[in-house]
Amino acid sequence: MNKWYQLSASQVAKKLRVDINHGLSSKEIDDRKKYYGENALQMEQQSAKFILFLKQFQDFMVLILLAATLIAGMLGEYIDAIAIMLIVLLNGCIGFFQEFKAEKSLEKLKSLAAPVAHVLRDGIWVKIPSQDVVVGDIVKISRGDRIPADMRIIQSNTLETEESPLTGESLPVVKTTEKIVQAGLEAQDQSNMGFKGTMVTRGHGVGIVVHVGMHTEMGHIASLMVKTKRLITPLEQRLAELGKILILVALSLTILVVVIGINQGHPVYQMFLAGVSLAVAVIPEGLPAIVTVALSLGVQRMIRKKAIIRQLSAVETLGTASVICSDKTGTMTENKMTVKKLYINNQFLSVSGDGYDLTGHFYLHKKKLAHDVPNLKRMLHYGMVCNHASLNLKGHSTIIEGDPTDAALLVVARKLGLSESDRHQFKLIKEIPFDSERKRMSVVVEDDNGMRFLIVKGAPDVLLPRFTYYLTESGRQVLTSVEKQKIEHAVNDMADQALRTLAIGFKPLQKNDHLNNFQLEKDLTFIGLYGMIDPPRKEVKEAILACKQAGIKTVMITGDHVKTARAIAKQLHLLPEDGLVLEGYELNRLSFAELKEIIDDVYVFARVTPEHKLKIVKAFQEKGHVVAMTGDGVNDAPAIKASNIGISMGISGTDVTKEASSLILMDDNFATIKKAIEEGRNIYDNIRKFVRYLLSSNVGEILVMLFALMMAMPLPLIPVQILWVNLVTDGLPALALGLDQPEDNVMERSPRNPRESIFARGLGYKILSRGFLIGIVTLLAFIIVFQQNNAFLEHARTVAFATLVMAQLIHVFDCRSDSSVFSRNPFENRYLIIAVLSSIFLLLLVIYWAPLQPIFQTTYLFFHDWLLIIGLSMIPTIIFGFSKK
Ligand SMILES: Nc1ncnc2c1ncn2[C@@H]1O[C@H](COP(=O)(O)OP(=O)(O)OP(=O)(O)O)[C@@H](O)[C@H]1O
Ligand SMILES: [Ca+2]
Repeated sequence: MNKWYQLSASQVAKKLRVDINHGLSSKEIDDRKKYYGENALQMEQQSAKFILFLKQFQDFMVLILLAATLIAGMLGEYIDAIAIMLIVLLNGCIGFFQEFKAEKSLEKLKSLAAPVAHVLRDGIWVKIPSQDVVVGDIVKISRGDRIPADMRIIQSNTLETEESPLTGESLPVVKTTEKIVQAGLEAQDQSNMGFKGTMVTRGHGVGIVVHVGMHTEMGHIASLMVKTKRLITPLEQRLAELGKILILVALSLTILVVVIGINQGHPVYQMFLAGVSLAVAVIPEGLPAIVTVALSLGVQRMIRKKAIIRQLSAVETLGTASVICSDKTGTMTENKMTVKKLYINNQFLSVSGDGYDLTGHFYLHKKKLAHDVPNLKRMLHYGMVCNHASLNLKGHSTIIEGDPTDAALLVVARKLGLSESDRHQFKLIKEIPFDSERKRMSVVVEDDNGMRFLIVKGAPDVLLPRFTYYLTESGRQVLTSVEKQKIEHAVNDMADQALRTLAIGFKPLQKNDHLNNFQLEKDLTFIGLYGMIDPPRKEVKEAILACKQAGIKTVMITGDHVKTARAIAKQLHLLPEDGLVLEGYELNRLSFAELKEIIDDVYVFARVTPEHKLKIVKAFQEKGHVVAMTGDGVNDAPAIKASNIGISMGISGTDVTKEASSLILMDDNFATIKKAIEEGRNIYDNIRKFVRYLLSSNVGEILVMLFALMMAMPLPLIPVQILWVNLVTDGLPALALGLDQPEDNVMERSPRNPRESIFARGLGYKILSRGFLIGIVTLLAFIIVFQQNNAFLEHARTVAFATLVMAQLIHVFDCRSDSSVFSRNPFENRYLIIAVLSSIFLLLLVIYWAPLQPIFQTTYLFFHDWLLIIGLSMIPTIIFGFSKK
């Protein structure tokens, strides 16, 4: 049997029952998927729910508790043992529920960030998740793509791939379409095959999928690969370190309490259990889980705002961003190009019509053209031929496929009456594709008489030195420097009007001329200029202003002409009066030190190539900035990687830039960056909120026990009560704080210092001072009741227990803001209301439900008890709630 590479394209198509020009029909997809399997590499085993549940119990703190249960059981203290087991179990359930939710949302994230494939189905090119590609699919691949499945290449336009994931060889491999006779070739020698997971480094092409998923070459080695684990974010790491310190504190405190207690004649077993409970009180065991939940739910909110986080750590970094370097075209503008002006025969023509609408007219000096202008038809015709886009009519609107700049040229040609058949009048011999370094595109074509010629279009300032002739109404002339200046003037004129400019030219070739790139694109004949508008996106101006208020500078980086860039920057209010605009060639001249010197004053970088971006990122970073950087092309990947927050484009971005990025904009829109930053700041704020809540509660619990012991009083809370507060009633409000709405001023503060500790800006003081008061009021409640009713210790404990819980539940509202408790509407966060009500319910359950009373040693409380409880528990928030400190 022949291998796929030994068959011709049509043999492969026949064998796989697919029409090369029509693709598969959507009806057969499901069957094929069933038959050949999913196009996914099964490297990861989903962790089973049961394992996730068990994982909740491997925690250090939980192990201590289980040990305590065991000891209690052995000593015959069954009630204690049962109570602790109950609490541990409940805590495990809450933890499981949280983590399960977090994992679910992270999974969803993964599927959203998954690469897409460009396939022909039912005769139409569509984008589908790579995972849904099936055997027989006709797939288009181009520069920057990861190839979605193993395929037999049937069309290659200077197609080259880099197959190092497969072969370890990083030199590009040229891909051809002819069948190979030789048998037994290894993957790296099958030059007419494209392999899943390898990257297209040049050109574009089409292939027929022959293997998917685990049956691909990559699938064979995937089974050897290790599972990729989620990286711990820096914040989670710092919290883990904090946790270790707290364990030490817990152990010392426990020993202290136990020693004091035994000294004062408390029973050893009771002191042992009190020590364990206090240790649990000190360790904020809920914290890591809640951080994960807050991060993952925040990430979900971002998805709703069209921002996909690829690395969880970006959530944190987003809040620290101080500079956003953004592309212009497509990110700040709509990337909906319409040719509005033409420059031809030393004259400007204007063109009517909006967007990609195919109707429009040509005007000379405001008068509609009655007859053809010399060279116009030729120019627009060539613009169609040297072009890589296509137009599809859908009802009354035109859908474009490919580069919008190219599409605009097709549209303007249609307005002159040129048709699709005119476009294919010539035979395509060779194409040198457009890229951001070359800033031009060329094709070599042959007409019916066998005459060959070259058509070039690209950035005018790049092409101008390559023009030696130009077309006038009376034919071809030598382009003198005076004439060159006229063209330059015309370019500046259009660019000042925020038009994007493109020059077009040609060159006749001899049949035996070498088609070497370097030789080809010179001694060209200039035909004319296109000027097209690309309107700024509506939301962008406002987003730039909002960023500015948030202390974040927006910088435009574009491959476009400096004047066009400046004009758009002005429209967007991005460029202040004294702001600088730098061009690519100036960047080349400046040393790194010189660039650093001025970079804080630069707002626009124009005519840059992707290599410049890296220099720009580094310069900003050395100035102490945290840089967010966007990019869409393959060569943007290094700069994206080097930036603190790499941002790629969901629609126009290549797979390679997406892989390098930590944030994907689903809508390619600059305004989405602003929303992501806002959300990033909010998530960090929320983490601070529940850190404050949990730790201040813990401080209160320890202090009440410590003070009572030092005053030689009975313990105000019994161990299971402390455990209950810690593991059950604290958890829900903390979680709800993780879901809190942003404060009004999130985008009015300057970016947070990335090195700042989580306790910065007064949080540490707040935790201690509030915790202290919570401890004091709890102790007071205990003392007051105990004095009145000396004989009934359990009653005093129950009042203290209720006061502790209520003081925390009131304080939780104060945790929502760094300023006064009244700065926010307490009912805004409905999760918090639900959480507080649930915690109150759990408290009442323990107090009033008879079966639980012996376990928690609680007694019924009366109206006057509640008056005392409520009064005392409001004190901490009344004293501190008004102040900012
Ligand atoms: N399809 C194309 N064919 C030929 N030349 C093009 C094409 N697209 C753009 N150009 C020219 O190349 C220049 C640079 O384009 P490039 O795509 O690198 O940057 P950009 O899209 O203008 O800006 P940004 O970097 O903000 O996305 C354009 O100003 C235009 O003159
Ligand atoms: Ca705790």
